[in-house]
Amino acid sequence: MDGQTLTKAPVLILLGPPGAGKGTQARILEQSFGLVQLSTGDLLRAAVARGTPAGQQARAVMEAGGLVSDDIVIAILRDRMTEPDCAQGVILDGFPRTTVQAEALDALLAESGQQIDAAISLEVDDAAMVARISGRYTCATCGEGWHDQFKQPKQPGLCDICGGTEMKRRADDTAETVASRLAAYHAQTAPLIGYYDRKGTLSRVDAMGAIEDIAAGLGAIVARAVA
Ligand SMILES: Nc1ncnc2c1ncn2[C@@H]1O[C@H](COP(=O)(O)OP(=O)(O)O)[C@@H](O)[C@H]1O
Repeated sequence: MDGQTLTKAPVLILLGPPGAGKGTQARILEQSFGLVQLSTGDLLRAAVARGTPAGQQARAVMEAGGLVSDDIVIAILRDRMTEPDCAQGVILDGFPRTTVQAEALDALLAESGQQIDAAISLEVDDAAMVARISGRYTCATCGEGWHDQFKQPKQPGLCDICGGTEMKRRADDTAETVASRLAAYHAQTAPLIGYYDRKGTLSRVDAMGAIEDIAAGLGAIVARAVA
């Protein structure tokens, strides 16, 4: 944590289509506010890699760019949220993605007298998302995100953050799969913007600019939400 003081453990949600920068921004908020980033995409990829029953069911759906069933994702999220580190506050990246998941999250938080502090919608143009996604990769060691065009390490193939030399690209970051993922977003996840707007917890951020500018906008919203 670098200087921000929290008065309570916040629960924040990042909404936005694939490629909007939810993971990048969640990692920045994690650092600045001492929050724990919970990415259901990362949790599912870990389940796939371990070959758990949930991972085996999720694998084909993820490769096709569809949404994994609510039951599986809610169970995975619930397990992760009960781990002790989450008591310091969480930033949800990629969850909820359906109204059923949003309602399950409300119920889960209500069990411990909590509620969502802010749902932040990263607003972007779909057309730009394909270019963003097809150029992105991460450091296999520390998970830092990089991009062929927008965010290159100082030396190609060498992570500035941890010195790692193995970079990886996601199996579902292909042009065909991105189209399915964007369609799933508009059909099933975009309605959540209205869901949180009606609850009075929604903020919108223009997420087409530079990573640092978007981070500054988000940081201001988070600081207000948790004050
Ligand atoms: N909350 C969720 N509900 C259903 N499926 C999910 C959820 N989170 C992640 N997934 C699955 O994992 C894939 C990757 O998700 P994620 O890492 O969040 O990437 P992106 O936001 O770029 O699509 C999704 O396309 C979907 O198949």
